[in-house]
Amino acid sequence: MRVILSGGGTGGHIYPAISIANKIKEKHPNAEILFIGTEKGMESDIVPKAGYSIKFVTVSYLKRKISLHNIKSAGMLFKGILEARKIIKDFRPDIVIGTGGFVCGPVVYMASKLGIKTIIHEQNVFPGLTNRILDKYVDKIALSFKEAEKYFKSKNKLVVTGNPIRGEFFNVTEEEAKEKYGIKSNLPIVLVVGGSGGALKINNTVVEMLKLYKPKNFKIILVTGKRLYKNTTENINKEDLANNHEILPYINDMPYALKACDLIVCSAGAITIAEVTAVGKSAILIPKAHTAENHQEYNANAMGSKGAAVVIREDELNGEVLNRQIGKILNNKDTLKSMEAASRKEGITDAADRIYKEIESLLNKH
Ligand SMILES: CC(=O)N[C@H]1[C@@H](OP(=O)(O)OP(=O)(O)OC[C@H]2O[C@@H](n3ccc(=O)[nH]c3=O)[C@H](O)[C@@H]2O)O[C@H](CO)[C@@H](O)[C@@H]1O
Repeated sequence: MRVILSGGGTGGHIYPAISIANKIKEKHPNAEILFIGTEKGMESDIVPKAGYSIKFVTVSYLKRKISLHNIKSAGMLFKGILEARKIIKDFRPDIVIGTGGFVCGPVVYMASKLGIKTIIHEQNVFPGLTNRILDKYVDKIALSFKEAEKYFKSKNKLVVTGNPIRGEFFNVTEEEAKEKYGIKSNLPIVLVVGGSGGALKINNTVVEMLKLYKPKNFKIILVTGKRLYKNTTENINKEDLANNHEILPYINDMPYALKACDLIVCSAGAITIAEVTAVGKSAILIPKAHTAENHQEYNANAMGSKGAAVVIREDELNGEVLNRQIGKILNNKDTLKSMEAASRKEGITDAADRIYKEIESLLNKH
C-alpha cells in the first residue's frame, strides 16, 4: 500500500495526518508513506520527528481579496502544482489524503487529475478554503462535525469520522491523572488552555480573575503557551496565586491534565474539542477572535447548542464574567453532570479507525 498524506501550516492540520499515517502503519506495517508539505510550515519539523519522510512543494496563501499578492500567489500555485505532479508520478501512490492547509490544495488536486483515489479530512465545523475548493475533485470528504455537512456541495461524498486524537486519552484513569498532578485535596480543578500556542486574552483574563477574587473554592491550572509565559507570570505575584493556583508554559501530558480536571476553560480549536468530548469533560469555550473566517466560533457554537459547553466570546470576556461562569458550573452538580453527559455524547473515540475504513473501501472500489 502506497500513501501520500498532505496537510500543513499549523499543528491542527498536521497531527490528524500523523494519526492517520499511524493507523495505516498499524494495519499495514509494510505500507509506504510519504508526506508532502512546505518547507516553511510546522510540518517540516513535526513530520520527520514522527518518523515519516516529507517532500516539499511551493505554495503561498491567498488573501481573501483581489490583490497583487494573489497574482504572485497564483504563479506560485502553478509551480506547486507542477512540483506536486512530479512527486506523485514518481511515488505512484494508491491513495492521496489531504488534511487541510493551503499545501494540500495542489497535491490533492493533481492526484485527482491523475486518476488517483483521494480523501480530504476537515477538522472544523466551518471548513477551510482549501477543502471547500477541493470538494468537487475528491472521492471522499471525512468530517469531524456533522454540522460541517451544510458547507460542502458534494453531499454523496460526506462521512462523519471525527478528529483523530492521541490514544493516551483513552488509557488514563482520573485517579492516575490526579496522582500524576499531585492533587491531594478535593478542590475542583479548572484547567485553562488557549490551544497549542496559548491565548493572550484568556491568560490576561485569568490573571485579572485571580487578582480580583483570589478564588478559594477551586484550583486553577493556567497553561499560557510557551511564547506568552514570561509576560503572563510578570503580571502576577505570590499572593494572587495563594490556594495553589498554578501557571505553566506548556503541558506535554495533556491526557493526564485533562483527565485530572473537573472543568476546562479553553479556546475552541477542533482538536481540543475532540479531546474534551472524548473524555466527556464540561467546558467553557472562548473562541479565539481573528482566526481564519472566524472558524473557532462555529466550533464553539456547535458545542454550546448541545449543552456540552458554555460559550463566551473574547469581546465579552473579563475576570468577573469568567469567575461567575466557573462558579455557576462548579456550584451546581446537576449542571456539571448534564454538561459532562452532553460532552461525552459528542465524543468520537474511534476517528482514526473510521477514516481508515473509508480509505480501505475506496481502495477496494474499482
Ligand atoms: C489559532 C488557530 O487558528 N488554531 C487552529 C489550529 O489549532 P491549534 O493547534 O491552535 O489548536 P487545537 O485546539 O485544535 O489543538 C491544540 C492541541 O495542542 C495540544 N496542547 C495544547 C496546549 C498544551 O499545553 N499542550 C498540548 O499538548 C492539545 O492537547 C491539542 O492536541 O488548528 C485547528 C484544527 O484545524 C483549528 O480548529 C484551530 O482553530
